[in-house]
Amino acid sequence: MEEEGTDSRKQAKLVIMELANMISVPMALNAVVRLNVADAIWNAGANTPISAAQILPRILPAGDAENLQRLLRILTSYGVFHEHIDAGERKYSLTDVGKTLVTDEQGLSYGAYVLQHHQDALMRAWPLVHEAVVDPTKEPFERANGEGAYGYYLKKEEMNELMVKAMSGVSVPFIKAMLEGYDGFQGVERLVDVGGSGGDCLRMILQKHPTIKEGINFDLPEVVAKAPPTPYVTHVGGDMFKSIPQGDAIFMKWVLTTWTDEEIKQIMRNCHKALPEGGKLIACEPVLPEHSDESHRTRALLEGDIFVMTIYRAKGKHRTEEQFRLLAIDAGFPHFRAFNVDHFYTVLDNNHHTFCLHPKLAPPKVIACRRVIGQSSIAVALNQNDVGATKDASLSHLLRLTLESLWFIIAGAEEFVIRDAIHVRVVWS
Ligand SMILES: C[S@@+](CC[C@H](N)C(=O)[O-])C[C@H]1O[C@@H](n2cnc3c(N)ncnc32)[C@H](O)[C@@H]1O
Repeated sequence: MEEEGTDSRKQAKLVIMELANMISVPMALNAVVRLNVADAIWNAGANTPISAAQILPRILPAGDAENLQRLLRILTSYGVFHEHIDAGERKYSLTDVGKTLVTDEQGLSYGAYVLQHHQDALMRAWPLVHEAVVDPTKEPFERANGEGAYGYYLKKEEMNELMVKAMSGVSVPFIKAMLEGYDGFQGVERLVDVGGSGGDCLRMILQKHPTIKEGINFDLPEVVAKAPPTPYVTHVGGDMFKSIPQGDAIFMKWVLTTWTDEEIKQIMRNCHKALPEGGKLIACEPVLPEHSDESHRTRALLEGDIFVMTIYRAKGKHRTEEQFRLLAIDAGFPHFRAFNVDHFYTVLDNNHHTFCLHPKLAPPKVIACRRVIGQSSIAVALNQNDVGATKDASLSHLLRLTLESLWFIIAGAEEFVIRDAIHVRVVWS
């Protein structure tokens, strides 16, 4: 062991103190959300810096300004507020992070998500995280509360409402960004949103794509019972583990992650049954990077992974793109593409047609093909913006990265059919 007096040893002791006291950060965040501090600063006048003593009367009839300032200082250190020291007085404005807590014209913000994560029932589970290692058959939430999280929420109206509000607060800005960067809804006329909560995602997708004639918002009966009426959307209650309403595409956001591999396969197989030939499953999920670094993205995703393990399923998890690809292939979706339209969620586009080509696109032309060394398969590059999958998904990925054009890998085929009409003869190069 190094001498106590060395710089690296002093630094190490600081870091462990920081980690041991880290709970102060989310709890301070929870406190300022409960106290509506972000709205108070914003509404005081275009984010002009104000002191804790000036914020206090805007949020409470009476209270302790010094303690409020203590919360603002720690959260300044974590990038939620800017601190401005003016003639010895500390004043605070919102950073871009702090602005995510300001309530918008629809009554939404990330505040509900913060509150949802720190409710009593969830907090009771956290001291039991180690139990997920000892025995993963039961998640810490269930050990602490006697039943699984979704069942528990449904029995408590205020938890159910907060969950729906928290989902809307996070999902509405995500869907806005997704609709700018992903256009996989072309040709869809009936879209089913599985685990669609209050129906926000579907409402926004339908607004952007008026060619979708009908939306089905599918969730647990208790959840859809609270969903507001939405034009062209039918709310349907049910259980995705039993069956899923039919559509020519299925959308789901933040649904697969909370379940085990076997449960995901079951959900995906039920999606497969509900889709016609050529139908598509579009899943938006947090996707883990391969490397464990110190970036905000990696941390947000790894923290979410532990949240899922603690609250939903001890073997529910955030997965890598490769893990999702293999689950999709197993469930009958051999064609898998990932689109990074957001820093937290990735759009996973799964298709079970032999090839996923839009009818309006020009017929594909084989521009190259070759035998893949060591594989009983061939690789075919087409002039279309699409990619196929293979049992050896990493190979497909490799080809995708190394070649300008996108490739299909076809196990043992010499001839294949695209959209049932165009036969492309594959020749060995
Ligand atoms: C994390 S939330 C995501 C909500 C919404 N898709 C979003 O991103 O805003 C997961 C959703 O799955 C729903 N859910 C859980 N179990 C379900 C089941 N067995 N069948 C259908 N929906 C279910 C929950 O009620 C909840 O609305």
